[in-house]
Amino acid sequence: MEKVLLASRYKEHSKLPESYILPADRRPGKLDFPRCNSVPVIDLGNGDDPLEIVQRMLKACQEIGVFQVVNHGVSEEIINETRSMYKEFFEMPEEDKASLITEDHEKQCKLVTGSTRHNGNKLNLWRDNLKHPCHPLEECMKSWPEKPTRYREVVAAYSTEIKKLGSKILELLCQGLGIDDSSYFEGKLSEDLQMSVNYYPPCPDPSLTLGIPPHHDPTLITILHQGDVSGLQLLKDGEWFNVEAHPNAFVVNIGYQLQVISNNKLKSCEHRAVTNSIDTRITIVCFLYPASDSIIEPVASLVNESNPPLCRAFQSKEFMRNFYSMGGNGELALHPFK
Ligand SMILES: O=C(O)CCC(=O)C(=O)O
Ligand SMILES: [Fe+2]
Repeated sequence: MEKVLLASRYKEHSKLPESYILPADRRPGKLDFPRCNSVPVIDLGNGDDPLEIVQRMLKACQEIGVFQVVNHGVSEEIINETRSMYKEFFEMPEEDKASLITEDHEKQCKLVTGSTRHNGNKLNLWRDNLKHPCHPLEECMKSWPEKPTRYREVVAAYSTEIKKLGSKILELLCQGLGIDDSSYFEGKLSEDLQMSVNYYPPCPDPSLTLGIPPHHDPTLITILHQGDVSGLQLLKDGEWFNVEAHPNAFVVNIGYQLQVISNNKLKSCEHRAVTNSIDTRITIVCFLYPASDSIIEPVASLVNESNPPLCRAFQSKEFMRNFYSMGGNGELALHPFK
C-alpha cells in the first residue's frame, strides 16, 4: 500500500522522490509549452447552425483529434458535485481506500499507483488513479467505492449524463463522416463506459516526471473534464502543446478505434499529462468503448480507390489485447489486422 499511494503521500515533500524521476529522454523538461490554438471550443447549445458545428468538429478531428465542448447539456451542479466528491475521495485517510488497492485482475474497481508499464519500461508516474466500469450501471455500481457515502449516487448521475453527451457527439461525427445511418454508433458500438479519475498532487519538480506518458486512447471517444488546472498536452507536428483548461468545457479526444472506423479520416491524437508544483489537479476521464465483442472495421462508404481500407475487421477485444501488450501504441496494436 505504501507504494500505491506514494504520489499523494509525497505531496508535502520538497524533493521529488528518486523513484519518480524518469529517464532523461522521457522527461517533459521545459514546462512553458504554448497553448494549442487549433483546439476549438465548440458551443453545442447556443442555437449555432448544426451544420457549422459538425464542420468545426470534423476539421478539429481531421487536423488534431481533439476539441472542447461547452453548453454540452451536463449541468454545472452535477459536474461540481462530482469534482468535489472525487477530491474528498482522494483525500480520505489511506485506511478508507485500502480495500480498493489490489493486484487482483478480477476486481473491477481499482485504485492504482502511478506506476505503469509503457513500451516495456516500468515508470513511476506522479498520479493516483481510480478506475471502474459504468456499464451496465446497476450491476457495476455494486463494485464502486462505498465512501464517500454519496459516491454511487453522484457517479451514477454523472456517468449517465456523459453517456448522453457521448451519443450526441457521436451522432454529430456520424453526420460529419457522411454515414447514412445516423444510428451507426448507437448500441453495442458505443456501449461501454469506463470511469478513470486521476489525482495529480503538486509535484516538487514537474520537469523530471509525468502524470501520464505519451499515448493514444484506445477508445471510440474520451470525454475528459480537467477543471481549471491545465496539464493535458497534445503532440502536434512533433511539438507538445497545452490544451487550455476551461472549467465549463469537456475535452473530447478521438480514440484509436474511431480512427479505424473512420478509415483514418478522424485522427486520434497522441497526448500526455504533465504535473505542476502549485495546484492539485483532478481529471475525470470517461472512456467510451465498443462492447468487447463488437466488430470494428472501416465504414464501407469511407473506403474507395484513393482511401483503401486501413485494416480488416476485428473484434474490439482483440485490438484492446494488442494495445495493452504493445505498451499503449495504437499503430502497433493495429498491425496484426493490416
Ligand atoms: O489527466 C489528463 O489530463 C489526461 C488523462 C488521459 O489522457 C487518460 O486518462 O487517458
Ligand atoms: Fe488519454
